[in-house]
Amino acid sequence: MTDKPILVALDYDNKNDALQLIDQLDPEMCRLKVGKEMFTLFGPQLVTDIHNRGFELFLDLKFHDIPNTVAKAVAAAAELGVWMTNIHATGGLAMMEAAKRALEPYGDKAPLLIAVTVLTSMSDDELKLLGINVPASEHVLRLAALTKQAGLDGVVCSAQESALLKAKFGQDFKLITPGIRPEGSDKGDQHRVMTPSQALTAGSDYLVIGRPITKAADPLKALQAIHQTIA
Ligand SMILES: O=C(O)c1cc(=O)[nH]c(=O)n1[C@@H]1O[C@H](COP(=O)(O)O)[C@@H](O)[C@H]1O
Repeated sequence: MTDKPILVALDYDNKNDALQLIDQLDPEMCRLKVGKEMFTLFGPQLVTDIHNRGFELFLDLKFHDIPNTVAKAVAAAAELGVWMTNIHATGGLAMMEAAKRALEPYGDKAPLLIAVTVLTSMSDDELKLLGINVPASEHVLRLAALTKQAGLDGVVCSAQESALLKAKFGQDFKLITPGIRPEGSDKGDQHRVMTPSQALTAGSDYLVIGRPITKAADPLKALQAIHQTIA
């Protein structure tokens, strides 16, 4: 199992609430994820605040634009010193290659660069509405192959695809899986879900977990309980 597989998704509209949770957490137990809501509200200062507390950070801004724009955005993420960042695989091969090239000057200080395949909130029926008439797993496989070809470090997918992707692309190709729901917890807007232990058994390297922790009456207890199920 990957060292520290849990990535806590900090989806808060209030910085103090987020910092209050962070201050109860141990950087030895988890890494943190900041996404579009918090980065739009609080900007790079939040990244600095989190780094100053000793946590590694996944900056989840899912860039999707022309190659030049995405390359510059990814380099800006690298300047912030984040541990991982992501782009959309549907931006295409040239976009992903440009993003990868933009990180070359950062050497071993470059963040891990990950491509989102099919969002975990999407079902096969929703894909059909986009004109994609294959099961989600097949589309994920296609986009993951393109991601591998572009030389990225791995993909965001659902844990339901982890076994397939690990078998196909090998141990070094990292699988980051949101849509993680401990037994009995509310799915919310997620469709392709798995429990933490099922996800790790299936081959996920990192588990992105938000509401099951952040919306729990006692978030620290919820994180510890999840940790115990995978220890
Ligand atoms: O890139 C992501 O992190 C991501 C990709 C994806 O396909 N699905 C997905 O839910 N996410 C993120 O993972 C987190 C999941 O949060 P919860 O559903 O609250 O556990 C959110 O911050 C999403 O933005």
